[in-house]
Amino acid sequence: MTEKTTDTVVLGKNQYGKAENHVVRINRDTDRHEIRDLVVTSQLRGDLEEVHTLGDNAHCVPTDTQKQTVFAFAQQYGIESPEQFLLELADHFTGEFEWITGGRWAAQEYAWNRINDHDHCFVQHKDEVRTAVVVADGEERTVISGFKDLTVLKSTQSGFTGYPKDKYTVLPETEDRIMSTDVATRWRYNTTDVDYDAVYENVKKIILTKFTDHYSKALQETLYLMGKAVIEAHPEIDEIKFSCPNKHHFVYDLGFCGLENDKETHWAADRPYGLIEATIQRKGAAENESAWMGIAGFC
Ligand SMILES: O=c1[nH]c(=O)c2[nH]c(=O)[nH]c2[nH]1
Repeated sequence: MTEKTTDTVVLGKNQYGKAENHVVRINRDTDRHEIRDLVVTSQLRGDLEEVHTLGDNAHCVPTDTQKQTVFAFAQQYGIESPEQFLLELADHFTGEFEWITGGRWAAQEYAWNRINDHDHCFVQHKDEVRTAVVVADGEERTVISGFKDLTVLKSTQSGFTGYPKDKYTVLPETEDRIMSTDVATRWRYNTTDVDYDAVYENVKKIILTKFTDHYSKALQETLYLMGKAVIEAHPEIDEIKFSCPNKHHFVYDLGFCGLENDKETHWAADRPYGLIEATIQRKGAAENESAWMGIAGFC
């Protein structure tokens, strides 16, 4: 039999659940169907000490039950938004099992567009993948929304100059280069009273518009301007993070065959790439580091 306490170890942080439940919910209330396509991960936290230290599963809500609940909730309540769906799961598990005091629910959403405005035929929208995380701790709920893989490029109005040079520096300064990145971003709300779909669309619009509206001195500056614009436009958002590759495009030297190349033909080098990460916060707003735990790839 497993010993509960030992002289050598204690059980630290833990959570558990079912990862990546892929649920596609069709709303068939009218002939014009609606589709929501989510990959949902559910993880529970709470008094799980004896599950680990004694092998006593009395508190171990099976991961299979968590999966079943995800599908049952999709059917019973529909999916209004990823965030709303995750909040419902958080309330359910913390309400149903008194020793479950919190948890983490995460989703990726794959969007579908109508084909020629068709009522029930769709084509997958590949622009970006939407993300959502709900962290529950007692009564507290923290919602972090975002997206990844939104690839953008500007073919001019970007440069990189004024950087320090040492004996290893070979990069030439430029005031006219391609700038391209795959935007990955996550933003933290300071409330759950949010129209998540509407804010999502607006944040994406602000980020895309900011990408276009200035001469960029570095990807760092552009990310900062994007984040600042989002925080200024959305009082319900306290913090936004970016993790963005600088997808280098090098003007290809075609001198070998006597061709001029005035920044027309580029080598899109896929690696290595610059990796630029930044957090932009509302001045004076409370931090919430624990809500970000488990969100990989952001600083
Ligand atoms: O926008 C940029 N930021 C950098 O930090 C950097 N470093 C580099 O080599 N090129 C660039 N471009």
